[in-house]
Amino acid sequence: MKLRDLLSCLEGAQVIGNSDVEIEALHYDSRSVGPGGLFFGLRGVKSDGCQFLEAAVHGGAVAVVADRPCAVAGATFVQVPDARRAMSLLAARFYGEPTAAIPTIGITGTNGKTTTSYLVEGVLEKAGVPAAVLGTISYRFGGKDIPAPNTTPESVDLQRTLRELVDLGARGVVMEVSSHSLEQRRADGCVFDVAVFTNLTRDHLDYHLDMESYFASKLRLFTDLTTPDDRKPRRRAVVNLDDPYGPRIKAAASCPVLTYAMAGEADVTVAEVDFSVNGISCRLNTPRGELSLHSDLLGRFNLYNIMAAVTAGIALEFSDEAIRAGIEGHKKVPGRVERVMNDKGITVLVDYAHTGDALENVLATVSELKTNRIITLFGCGGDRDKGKRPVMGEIAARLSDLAIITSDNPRTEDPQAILADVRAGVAPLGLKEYGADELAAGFEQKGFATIANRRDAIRAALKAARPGDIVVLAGKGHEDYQIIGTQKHHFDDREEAAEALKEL
Ligand SMILES: CC(=O)N[C@H]1[C@@H](OP(=O)(O)OP(=O)(O)OC[C@H]2O[C@@H](n3ccc(=O)[nH]c3=O)[C@H](O)[C@@H]2O)O[C@H](CO)[C@@H](O)[C@@H]1O[C@H](C)C(=O)N[C@@H](C)C(=O)N[C@H](CCC(=O)O)C(=O)O
Ligand SMILES: Nc1ncnc2c1ncn2[C@@H]1O[C@H](COP(=O)(O)OP(=O)(O)OP(=O)(O)O)[C@@H](O)[C@H]1O
Ligand SMILES: N[C@H](CCC[C@H](N)C(=O)O)C(=O)O
Ligand SMILES: [Mg+2]
Repeated sequence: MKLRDLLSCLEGAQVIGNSDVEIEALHYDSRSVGPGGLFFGLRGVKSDGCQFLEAAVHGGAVAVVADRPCAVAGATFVQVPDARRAMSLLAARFYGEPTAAIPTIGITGTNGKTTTSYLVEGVLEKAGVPAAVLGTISYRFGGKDIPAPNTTPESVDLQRTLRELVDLGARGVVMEVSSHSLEQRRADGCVFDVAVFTNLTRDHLDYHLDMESYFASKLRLFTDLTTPDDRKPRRRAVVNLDDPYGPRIKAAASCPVLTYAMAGEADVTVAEVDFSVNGISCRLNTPRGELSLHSDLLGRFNLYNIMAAVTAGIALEFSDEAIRAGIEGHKKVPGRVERVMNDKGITVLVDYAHTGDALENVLATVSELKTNRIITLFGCGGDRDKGKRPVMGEIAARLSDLAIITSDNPRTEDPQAILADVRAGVAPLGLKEYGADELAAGFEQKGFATIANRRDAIRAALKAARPGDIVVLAGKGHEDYQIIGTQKHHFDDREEAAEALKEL
């Protein structure tokens, strides 16, 4: 495609040089540029992409884009108001606007995005709309399952992947839209039909710095990305009004809003609900009347995810039957309250709770189901929000009979320093501290232990368990790796637990 044609979808672009050059591919990393490349110089956290314009031209770039004047020889220079947003819009155009003509649902919020995306996928499928799903677990459609380095990929990768999945037959898109991606305009080229808000609680403050900025990033999905658009005339936002930030999103949204709530007034509310070990049975009030359904998902927080998916289904004007069947028959979400089967009488659950709110929710749910004691193993990721560490420590210790503090993905931080941050939240509870060896003989009194090596910690947790106990392995869920330093090693809580159970 010629640069001139590509740029016609952008406002405010100033071109210095030849705009008839043929663009073969879009790039945001100079190290991967090839002949015919269009390179975007992006300001990053670690470096400034504009430093690499020359390197990009050397690699074959015929044009470069930046949001400030830059000197560059040997290529056309395009100055735009916002390089990241320009990249998103141009990527969408380059790949033929994959989301413009098919139902596209974006889901944001601190917790519940992945789970809700699987539920919405189920609803779309039963409504006759086979959908691609992009998020934390993978980017997938039909038999194609592409590993996901990020929950929401960079715009060029996002639009290329969407094109590939639509070409494979996807007729709808369900995607998680992370706060990082909203801040970095990765999804600005997507044309959403429905934007869903699950909730907002503390996470990622290493990046967003405070809750207001974190909220402002999330809000973009309901303002900048859902302004009136002829291609999506029935555009809707779906908002959880029980969350303190829900009313603010409703007030600011650029499109009509459908709401859901368990506690207060909303378009979708709960008439009756039963939570049990077998899941959730509920009767919901909707603008179209009552809707009854059963789900094998556990816990109150999952009723929120179900309500989000039901409300999205209503926003898309799908039938009650499609909504019910889609939610009842959704694909299993890997690593979300996933059971590790065994013959020892111990309920072993692997879960992705890696925020205070998620951990509190999952442990509250488990407490309602428990027949005996709760053992919780968890850690906190390195190079991520440090403030959540003591909070998670306090929650795990308070809501468990035994909390085992261990490593998550330490990344480039000292694992011992992360453990110390977590312990700072546990110390004020004045609980008994167990050594690893001591635990092998079991434990009687409520307490905690610190075992840095996650494999050893999982073994200690299972050794300490008695029949009837519930062991929650939190934080890594579906992850099949552990990142220590800059190395990614194979590590899967589900496999580790299965091995450890065999050794008992
Ligand atoms: C903090 C963050 O979001 N970082 C993202 C950001 O990287 P960065 O700002 O550090 O980039 P940088 O290294 O400073 O470089 C700036 C620019 O120069 C370019 N460059 C750099 C070096 C060079 O030689 N040549 C060159 O062209 C880089 O490609 C980049 O375009 O831009 C990169 C390119 O888009 C992303 O891959 C990277 O995501 C990293 C891998 C990451 O870990 N992100 C996480 C925190 C993230 O995005 N998480 C969210 C939320 C997860 C959740 O659901 O909770 C997600 O969506 O996954
Ligand atoms: N609606 C919810 N409210 C609070 N906690 C939830 C909710 N849904 C799920 N959780 C908890 O949060 C964990 C992560 O859930 P899920 O993967 O669906 O969220 P996510 O928003 O996609 O997370 P991430 O941002 O890490 O991708 C679950 O394992 C569970 O413990
Ligand atoms: N997408 C989230 C996942 C965190 C998962 C947890 N295992 C960790 O590594 O902190 C993040 O990048 O913050
Ligand atoms: Mg997710």
